[in-house]
Amino acid sequence: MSRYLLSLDQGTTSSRAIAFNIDGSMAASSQQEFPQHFPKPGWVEHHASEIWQSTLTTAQQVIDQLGASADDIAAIGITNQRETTLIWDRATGEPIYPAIVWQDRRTADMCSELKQAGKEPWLQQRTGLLLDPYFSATKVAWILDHVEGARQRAERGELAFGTVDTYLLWQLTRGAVHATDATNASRTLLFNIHQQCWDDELLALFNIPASLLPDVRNSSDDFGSTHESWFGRSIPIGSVIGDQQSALVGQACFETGMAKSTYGTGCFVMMNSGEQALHSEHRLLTTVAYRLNDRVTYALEGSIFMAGATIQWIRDGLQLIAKASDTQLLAEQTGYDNPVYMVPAFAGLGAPYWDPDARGAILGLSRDTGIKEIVTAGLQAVCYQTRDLLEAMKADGVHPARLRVDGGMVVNDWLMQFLADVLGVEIQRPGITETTALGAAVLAGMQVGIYQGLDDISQLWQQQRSFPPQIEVEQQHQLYQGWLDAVRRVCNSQE
Ligand SMILES: Nc1ncnc2c1ncn2[C@@H]1O[C@H](COP(=O)(O)OP(=O)(O)O)[C@@H](O)[C@H]1O
Ligand SMILES: O=P(O)(O)OC[C@H](O)CO
Repeated sequence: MSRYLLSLDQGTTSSRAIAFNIDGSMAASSQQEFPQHFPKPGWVEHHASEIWQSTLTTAQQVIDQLGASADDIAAIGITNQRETTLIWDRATGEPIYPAIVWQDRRTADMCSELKQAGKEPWLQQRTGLLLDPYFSATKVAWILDHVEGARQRAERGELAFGTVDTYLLWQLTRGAVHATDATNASRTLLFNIHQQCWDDELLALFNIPASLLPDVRNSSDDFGSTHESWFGRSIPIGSVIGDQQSALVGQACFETGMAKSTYGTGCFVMMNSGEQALHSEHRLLTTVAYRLNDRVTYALEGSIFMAGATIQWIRDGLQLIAKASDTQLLAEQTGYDNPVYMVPAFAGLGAPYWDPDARGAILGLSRDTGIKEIVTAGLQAVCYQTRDLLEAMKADGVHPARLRVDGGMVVNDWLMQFLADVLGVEIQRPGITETTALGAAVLAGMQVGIYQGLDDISQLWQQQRSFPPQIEVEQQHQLYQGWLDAVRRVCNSQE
């Protein structure tokens, strides 16, 4: 009998494969970083072969570590960095251009022109997204316009488009399956989230031929099987889901109002809004949380570009600390009354400001300022930005009562307590913080009948520690006002 579920978690900087036992505990894992390519300022590319090879290698290593064979894997789930765009030749599987990564800003002018033409409200209404280079549509258009002959080949039906999940499915099945799920489709700017289909008028706006597009399935569905050449035997692929949505599932946020926040390189807050696609008036994104048995659950999402990346910059750029975990002791020594504020707008500010031209700043420096105040300000900035997102949610009429957290930063207890205090909501840290990988694994398990439904998955979630808010509202207000003042000074176009 098959004992494991294998999750392939293809992220922005590394590929991870994690095998889970049926009770949701981790059985084995393997991770491999791969190169980032920056051919021009503001451009970020990945090589498809490096995405694929790191995924395949880590999957094979996990199966080896378990001393298992393909027969022991009940199903595979795929979860992935979203929006990153690939186009390949259907006959050979060869990409016609490197993957354009979600962080890539090369299509900023195209987005500004469409914005000036007044297209954003219309696009937001259909897709839940905003006009930003972050999403796939303008990246697809760019490839078709810049790779010689690409548009003609696309029109002849010779090319296929996919986000990373779709490309991995194509590779794993050796071209037998060209599909994605509704969560990944909902990040392209081409998918109507209300009607759950590719939208002809959006395709026309971006001048993208429909022949490029993958079939859109449920997040837990039949995605074919791996070709037997990869793991010795074929293994069913039972789920595909974008990584932030997968973390929402891994955190068992299945009820309306439940929310998770992932603190890795960036930070992504996502709140389940049930069957209602909430329209945000405050520049949050409306997105598909998951689609099961053709029933859609929606979410509201806000993203912060620099979370752990700020700590990396403090460590590698400023060289103020030797390792990320040093931040905790320094913050304990500084305490909450830190006059220094850091606004880590290195690449502009994300939600709810969406100011691509804002640049970073450290404010409130005096002769007394030392390393510990600057480091603490870096940690605090992550929490203040989370508060910005929760404020935007509140202004949209919803507010989570508590937040489930995951990602590499959440091991920092000081950070978690400060987060609870600045937000005024309880922070819940689960036993398994690899919730992104877990989400895809359990959805694959549902597809092959290991779990009967979401209730079974909820049972797997366990709290490791809770951080209730402990400071007075007045102090909370004071701290946050200092942040808002700092942001005002770096923003060019605040609402
Ligand atoms: N103890 C810590 N305190 C603060 N930040 C930390 C700590 N440990 C790791 N980090 C940060 O967490 C990030 C790694 O988280 P991870 O979830 O692995 O990121 P990703 O999946 O985006 O690569 C790094 O940016 C690192 O700076
Ligand atoms: O790969 P991550 O974890 O940085 O996540 C990337 C997001 O999916 C981008 O939207």
